[in-house]
Amino acid sequence: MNPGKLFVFTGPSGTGKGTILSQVLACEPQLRLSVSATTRQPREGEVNGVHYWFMSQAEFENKIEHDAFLEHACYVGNYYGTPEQPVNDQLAEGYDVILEIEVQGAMQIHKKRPDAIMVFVAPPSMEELSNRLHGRGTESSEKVAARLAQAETELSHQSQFDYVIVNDDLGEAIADLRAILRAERCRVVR
Ligand SMILES: Nc1nc2c(ncn2[C@@H]2O[C@H](COP(=O)(O)OP(=O)(O)O)[C@@H](O)[C@H]2O)c(=O)[nH]1
Ligand SMILES: Nc1ncnc2c1ncn2[C@@H]1O[C@H](COP(=O)(O)OP(=O)(O)O)[C@@H](O)[C@H]1O
Repeated sequence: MNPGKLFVFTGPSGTGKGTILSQVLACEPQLRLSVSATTRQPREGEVNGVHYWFMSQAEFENKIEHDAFLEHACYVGNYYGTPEQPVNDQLAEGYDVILEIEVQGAMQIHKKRPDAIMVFVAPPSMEELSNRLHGRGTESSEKVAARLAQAETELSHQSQFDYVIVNDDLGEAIADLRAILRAERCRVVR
């Protein structure tokens, strides 16, 4: 059996990564989402082991010491990281795996796994990004401001990615990601 392909899906907080992915995952049975670990507090409705593995800072740092993460980063005051073993297991089983992560982690993957396919999701404008983050209502105004500041830095990295999807019309963005998956599955490895 051929191993699956590794996809990295990055973009500023509030740009629509989760919204796009939930719809794409529902119609792509060969694609698996990696469940990240984080030290941030769970939001209402978030389930441990489904949305994230929620853990304390001490637990997270212990896992860093034991080299349990494929990548990890500090983002707006919290740790986020990709547990390595489940990703390797699913790839070996032939599934494609997608990591929904921020830019610092994406760059670590690019170095460590140069064959990973790098996809960046950009908002149509900073104004629309701000509207989406405020509209989602999951963070305080202060935290939204910190995420928007981080977004400026993240947007400056988009030229380092293989693909950029502008999430203006949601249906188009979903079709774009599915087209990328489809094309990459047909790519000839030389
Ligand atoms: N480096 C890294 N970033 C992650 C990981 N999991 C999630 N993130 C990113 O961390 C940022 C904050 O995530 P979160 O607090 O859930 O906010 P949201 O993505 O805007 O809903 C987002 O850009 C996520 O894509 C991970 O395992 N590693
Ligand atoms: N194309 C779109 N047009 C308008 N609103 C969108 C679009 N895509 C996502 N949203 C909304 O923007 C907010 C942030 O989306 P989300 O998927 O949580 O972003 P991310 O996972 O990148 O942080 C959500 O309220 C979502 O419903």
